[in-house]
Amino acid sequence: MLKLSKKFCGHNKSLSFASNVASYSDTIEVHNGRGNLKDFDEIPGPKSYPVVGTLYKYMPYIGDYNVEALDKNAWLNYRRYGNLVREAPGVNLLHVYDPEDIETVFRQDHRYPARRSHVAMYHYRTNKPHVYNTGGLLSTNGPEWWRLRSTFQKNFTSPQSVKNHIESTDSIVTEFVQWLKQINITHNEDFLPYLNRLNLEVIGTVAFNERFNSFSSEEQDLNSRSSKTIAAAFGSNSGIMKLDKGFMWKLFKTPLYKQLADSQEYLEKMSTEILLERVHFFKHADNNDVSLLGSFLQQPNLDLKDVVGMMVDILMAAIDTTAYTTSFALYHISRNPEVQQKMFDEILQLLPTKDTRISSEIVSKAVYVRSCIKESLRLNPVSIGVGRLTQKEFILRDYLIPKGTVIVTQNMVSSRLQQYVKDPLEFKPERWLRGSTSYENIHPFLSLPFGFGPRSCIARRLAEQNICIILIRLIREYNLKWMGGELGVQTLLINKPDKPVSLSFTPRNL
Ligand code: HEM
Repeated sequence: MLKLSKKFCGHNKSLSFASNVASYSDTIEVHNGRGNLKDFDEIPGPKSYPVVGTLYKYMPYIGDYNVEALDKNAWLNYRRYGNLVREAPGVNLLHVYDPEDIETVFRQDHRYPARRSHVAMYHYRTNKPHVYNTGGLLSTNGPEWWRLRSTFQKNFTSPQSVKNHIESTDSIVTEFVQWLKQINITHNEDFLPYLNRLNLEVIGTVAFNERFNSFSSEEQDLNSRSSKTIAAAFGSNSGIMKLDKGFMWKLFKTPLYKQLADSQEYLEKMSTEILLERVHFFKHADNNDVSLLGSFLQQPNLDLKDVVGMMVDILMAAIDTTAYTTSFALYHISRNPEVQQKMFDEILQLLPTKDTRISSEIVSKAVYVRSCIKESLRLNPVSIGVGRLTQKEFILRDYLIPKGTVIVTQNMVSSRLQQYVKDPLEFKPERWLRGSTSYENIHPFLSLPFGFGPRSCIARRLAEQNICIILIRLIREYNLKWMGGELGVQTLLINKPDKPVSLSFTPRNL
């Protein structure tokens, strides 16, 4: 039996349960249909010790968890402890697996949904008030987050403004395919760095109206602007999670903190250069500039420090996510010849000749291509799940979850469980196609590759559109075959392919 705090006890006279969500109550002692309400510490999970909590599980030689294999830790946790798993690596952490429970978590979301992540980056930016106003959209919580989100989001999310980028994206992807033909790309090269360059080029144009020319031989050099930008985006992202778990960086500049700071510094310097040139240029008002930056700058009273923060966030959030997602999609498609053939059949109808331009109509008619992306994101989401920091206590199953708990919804593991999906490890895009005999009514909270609610990915439409265009162009040009080993993930905040992306490219004659 658990005594509820006054704050939890709300306005209703009785306690009622809708599925596993409790409503507020005046009652101090709470029961539910399955027995007494239990305390957070009673949730099953690895043993926690004073001071270190469960951090020892991640320590080399002592622990059996690996911070770069969070998917495997999550699977182990699920097998050992079940649907809800508690951890205490310095904070109260709860892993949630069942889609019904995941839905319950998101239904609690506050007006300003919060995440606990990018803690060291927040520290870095808020200690540089001459460059940044805030920690940026990725790391800021509360009303300040909403001020940024509401300022920037309309340019990202309105369907028309996203469609405005189809033409330029298609031109860049076409150029990319020509380049691949020219260099005669083979399976001996890891395709991921190529996809990084492509996505830098696409996001540079879409977001900043800036070409990096990253396919040129000069820009292949490690000291070029393209190479340094790609490295700095990765250098920022790859340390975030380890820094979130650690605390030594608060005492002195650890090598990982230095890597983060150097990477941020490069991205902010480069973004500031682009911005200053554009602000100057903007005096002559370029009405043809449909880039995100162009639309930001048309907003009255916009603070340039907010814009720099947003530009750095875009570079961090766009390049690796899109390149990794495309890599995994190509992995699945190239290992499933029947799927690839169906894709090609659809693409051939939409692009009868290789030089047909991709339009918004073609993107919307590419239904099978889009179901391949959805299916690939089910198996290989960029993030193992979605994080939330609870802002009030609430009831989940039999437990009272305190305010300030870090929740991680384990969508990647759950999306691979038999009880939620048929033949879960098979790549079957048809399961998403209404009207197909293989259509499955999958729980809407099982696969959430872009998160959920007002804090979900600000660029979802744009990212899906870009990947769709890339797949259409690649499959129109080449028959792809997977030449590498089984592809797993290295969990570095986002899930990176753990092996080279090795594809053979056979040109199509049609
Ligand atoms: C396949 C590509 C992508 C995937 C799978 C992806 C996924 C995600 C996820 C899971 C979140 C957290 C959502 C939540 O907490 O509910 C997120 C947030 C975010 N994403 Fe993406 N993303 C992708 C591409 C992009 C791109 C291209 C950009 C920028 C142009 C971007 C910018 C952001 C930003 C700024 C946030 C933070 C939003 C906020 O906190 O309000 N993402 N993304």
